[in-house]
Amino acid sequence: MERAAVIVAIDGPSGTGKSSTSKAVAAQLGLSYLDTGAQYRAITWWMVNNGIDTDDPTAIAAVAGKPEIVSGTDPSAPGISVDGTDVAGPIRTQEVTSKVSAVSAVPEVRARITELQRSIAAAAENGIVVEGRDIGTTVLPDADLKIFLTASPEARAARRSGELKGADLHTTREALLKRDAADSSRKTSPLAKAGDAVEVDTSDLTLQQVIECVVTLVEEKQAGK
Ligand SMILES: Nc1ncnc2c1ncn2[C@@H]1O[C@H](COP(=O)(O)OP(=O)(O)OP(=O)(O)O)[C@@H](O)[C@H]1O
Ligand SMILES: Nc1ccn([C@@H]2O[C@H](COP(=O)(O)O)[C@@H](O)[C@H]2O)c(=O)n1
Repeated sequence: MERAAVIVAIDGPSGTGKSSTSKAVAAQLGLSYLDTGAQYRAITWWMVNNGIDTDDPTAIAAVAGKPEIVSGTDPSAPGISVDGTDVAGPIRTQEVTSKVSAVSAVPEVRARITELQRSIAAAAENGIVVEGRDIGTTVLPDADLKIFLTASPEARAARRSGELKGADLHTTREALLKRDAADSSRKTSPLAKAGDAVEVDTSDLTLQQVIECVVTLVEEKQAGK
């Protein structure tokens, strides 16, 4: 039986497991996958690389339309490029991470990236899992299923410092909370749970348990329950 294309929005703060869960769910169900954080990181990388002051919203707004960002949607190898350069590695540096919230708060940047995200979702014939901060509230308010992942700051910091090969837990926790605060308090399209999103607290769940939970929610939606 052919399944209807399903649009799944997965939002939540940093380190709650959005990317790991979204990629695995998309791969398991044969859906496309879009990492919207990577797009904001890519435009931030371009600003830094082109000498734009990332503390100057007017300067950022003036050039927000310039970089050409291309996002891959294969969950096993998503990939991202800016003006033809593969930036999958460079967008994960500490410098980009520390500047991305300021760049992504600029309305002209959000308008540009939101339009790109909607066109990618509309082109996904078999359906798509889109992860970010404002997917359920702003980018795809008519998504078939909205999930909001949460986890305690302690769990998130432990996960991130594991990734960063034993980085100091306290410093990692403070950096996560600072980025969440900036993302939640910006005027345009802040990080927020949509009213009709299902909240999943992942603090005490393994990644596999979270994936199974989300796969079940998607399958129920596809079955029309
Ligand atoms: N339930 C879980 N239990 C343990 N570790 C997890 C769990 N979910 C994710 N992780 C690990 O936590 C780290 C962060 O996960 P991930 O990158 O998926 O989060 P994220 O919400 O996408 O973060 P960000 O928004 O900062 O990109 C990864 O190393 C991942 O393997
Ligand atoms: N829908 C989104 C997604 C991300 N952002 C901004 O990008 C930053 C990086 O996101 P990661 O998921 O790669 O950590 C994030 O801190 C936000 O500033 C966004 O604004 N909207």
